[in-house]
Amino acid sequence: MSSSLHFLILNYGFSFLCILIPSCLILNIIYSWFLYKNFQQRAMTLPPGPPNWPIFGNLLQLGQLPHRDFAALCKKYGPLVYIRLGRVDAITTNDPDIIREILRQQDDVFASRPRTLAAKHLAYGCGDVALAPIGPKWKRLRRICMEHLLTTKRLESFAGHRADEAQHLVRNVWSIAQKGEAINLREVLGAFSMNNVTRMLLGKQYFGAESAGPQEAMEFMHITHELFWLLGLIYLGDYLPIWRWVDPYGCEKRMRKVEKRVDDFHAKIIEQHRKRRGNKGVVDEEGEMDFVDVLLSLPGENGKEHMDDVEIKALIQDMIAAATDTSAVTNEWAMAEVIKHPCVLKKVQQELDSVVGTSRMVQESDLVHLNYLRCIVRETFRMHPAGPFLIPHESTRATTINGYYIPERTRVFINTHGLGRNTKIWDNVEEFKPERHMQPDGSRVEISHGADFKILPFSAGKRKCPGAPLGVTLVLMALARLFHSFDWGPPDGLKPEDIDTSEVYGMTMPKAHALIAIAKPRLATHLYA
Ligand code: HEM
Repeated sequence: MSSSLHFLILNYGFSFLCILIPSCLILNIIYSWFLYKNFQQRAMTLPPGPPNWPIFGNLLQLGQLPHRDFAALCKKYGPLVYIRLGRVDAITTNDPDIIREILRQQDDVFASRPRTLAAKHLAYGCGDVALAPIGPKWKRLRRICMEHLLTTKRLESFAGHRADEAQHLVRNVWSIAQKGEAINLREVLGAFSMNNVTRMLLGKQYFGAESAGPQEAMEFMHITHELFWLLGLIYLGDYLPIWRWVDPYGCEKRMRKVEKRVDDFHAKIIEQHRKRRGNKGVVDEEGEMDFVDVLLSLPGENGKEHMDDVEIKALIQDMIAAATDTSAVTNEWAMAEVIKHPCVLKKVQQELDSVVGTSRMVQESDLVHLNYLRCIVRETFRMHPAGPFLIPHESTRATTINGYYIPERTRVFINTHGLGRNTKIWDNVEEFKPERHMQPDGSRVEISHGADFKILPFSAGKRKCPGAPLGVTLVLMALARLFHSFDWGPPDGLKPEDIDTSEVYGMTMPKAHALIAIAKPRLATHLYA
């Protein structure tokens, strides 16, 4: 071997060692860091919680009313509880300080959503706003909601429709009462919410004189009910992958079936709107534009002329699901509690008679002055929040709360039902007492927010409900009209205290049984017609 070759080998060998040794050192440091981190994480304790079984975790400990089971766990283990649902880490809380930590201080960590099977099948592959994980797509669609659909100006443009629907609700109840029949409040309040939403969204009324046609209305009702039911389900396949192979109740099959029907329905709506725009040319911005018209007029992503149909369908779906059931369920609960407490009914009627009088119907502009009614709604949200777990959130990375380790992708069940019945923050939790919300200085009672996090009907932080002002108006308006226009009592043979207030679990938490009541008109006849 020549000396120059020898030199070359030595030289390369030396360079090789120069690279190898620092690389090994760096790898060693990284490896040690990972080991240390891992050790540190494992050494950090998870929040306290019940012992769990292999494979199932705590799933077998949950009954028909998981919000009550979770509240019982908080009572036993403290304000922040860790549970394992199959293979999924989860936490639950009913404590205002922990909730503030999750939704305000650590909003960035906890603002995502789990990709459940229902969200994949029924929300266009999580391509909507409400069920989408946090990311640029969610941000874009949420901005569209805030800047184009739910603006004050847009909502004001539907005030006339809302007034029509309020009158339609009163007339509907009045005509049933005239026949001497009891009122099924679930039906009439459901129709009120649905009509308000579909007129704003699709430009159609589904129930009543101007109804879009009984067959279409029935189809629409059927699909939305099925959709709500499936979205509210705690589906075991999300927690135990093996369950999906068996799917003994055929839930996933049902999801796929509903997915297809809903998609066909939305496609038809978009088609009808395109045709209408085609006939008239572009819909006049100043004229009547429903939400579908607005969405069809917006540009798409990456310089595309229009939004994708899938995005439009996902948004239509969100608005229907988020707006109808929430307000209808809240109204039915409020009616049930007030009929159960005749002194509350009397007091709210006195307020209505003094603010509105008895010679005209309530208008939207009256609602800010009806403080006792606002207390009734706030008390209803305390006892019967429309979203008992909000819509479950998910953490995007590992973090700590109160020194406890919370792993990445932990599912978060904020128990608003438990929060409203937490004896550490409320007295006489089972008593319906609107007066507790009255401000000492008589100032306006706020419904949609509270800095103390003791009531959270519309949530807080990045995921808070963008439809809260509309939701509050729909609830206050229906209740104001019904209390002002009628005296209410339970059906014959029942006493007010017999009114049942048990609930069933769902994405929104309805009364277990539809509320049936007797209405007696209390205003002059010409006001109803
Ligand atoms: C009484 C009526 C209503 C109640 C009680 C209510 C309540 C809620 C709650 C609890 C959430 C979940 C927040 C979270 O997960 O942190 C939510 C989300 C949402 N709500 Fe409402 N809501 C109502 C009406 C409406 C209306 C009228 C609309 C629209 C027309 C609407 C649109 C939405 C949307 C799009 C979301 C998803 C937000 C997101 O994930 O970024 N809601 N609502």
